[in-house]
Amino acid sequence: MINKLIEKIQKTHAPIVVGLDPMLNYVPEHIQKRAFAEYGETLEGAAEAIWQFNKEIVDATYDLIPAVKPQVAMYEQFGIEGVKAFKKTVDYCHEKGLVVIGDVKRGDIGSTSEAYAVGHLGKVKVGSQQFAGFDEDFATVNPYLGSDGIKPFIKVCKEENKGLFILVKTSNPSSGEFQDRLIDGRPLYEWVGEQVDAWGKEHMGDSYSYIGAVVGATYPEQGKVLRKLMPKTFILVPGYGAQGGRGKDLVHFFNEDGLGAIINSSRGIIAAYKQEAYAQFGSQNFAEASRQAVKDMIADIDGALQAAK
Ligand SMILES: O=c1ccn([C@@H]2O[C@H](COP(=O)(O)O)[C@@H](O)[C@H]2O)c(=O)[nH]1
Repeated sequence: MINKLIEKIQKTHAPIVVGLDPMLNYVPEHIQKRAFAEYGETLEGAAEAIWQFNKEIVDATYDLIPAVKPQVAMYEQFGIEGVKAFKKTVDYCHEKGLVVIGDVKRGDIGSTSEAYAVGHLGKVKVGSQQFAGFDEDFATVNPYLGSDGIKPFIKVCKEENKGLFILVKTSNPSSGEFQDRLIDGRPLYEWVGEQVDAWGKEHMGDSYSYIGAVVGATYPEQGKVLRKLMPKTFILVPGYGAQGGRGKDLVHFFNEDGLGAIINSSRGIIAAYKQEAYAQFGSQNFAEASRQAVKDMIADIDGALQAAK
């Protein structure tokens, strides 16, 4: 799957991921009204609204991008109906040829991680049958429980040609509280990065490993260090746009081959029509605003990479 992701990045010239994080207040009123008319102001109505919202955004952007990253929390808040909308979104993105990164941030004791891995990336056995549950291509994983929590995911990735992005240095303001703590003189995120690199070397695609890392765009200096520490690791970089990251912050997340990083923006793309810069589109044309925001993000990152050459 890492090979497919790289091929798609090269084909689209867009090292970006659209984050499908649909809060109900991002969904334009006309879509909410239609869904509520059919299902009432219910969890089912909300789930229908976010699904219709996602579908229009995917239809308007899929030809420009290699991948999407649905954030499962945004769906789980609507209970079972929301989870069904998550699955519908994953399947629809696959129909459109997109690589799907499930931002699920799982990780537990070994036996529980195994079930998470099977549910999100693998196939579950039911009698003589086998079924893929959510069937994302990549999942994000929390390494805090150590290798017991990660190895079951790696096993399923190997069997199913899937991939992981393991949290190394997250984009949020308080990420340093634990991740920057020094152990034998080096920050914890470096120890985690080194381990991700070691797992990765044993699980290579053609040029990069299918065991990737998450490093926030909001920490460019740390990104530079981690890039060197994990040369064959693909880095998923959240924090662009709404969290303040810009193209100029991202240059050192890439390798000299122009690859090695994929940048996520969620609110900056899906709720673009609410921003002053895209106000001319209006809420009826929200998906067109998202398309323009994708083009602008690609140009910003490309401009920064060209300027750094
Ligand atoms: O370090 C991390 C890890 C994951 N995320 C997730 O990425 C998106 C960011 O959304 P924006 O609207 O572009 O800020 C969201 O799903 C987070 O859960 C992250 O931000 N930082």
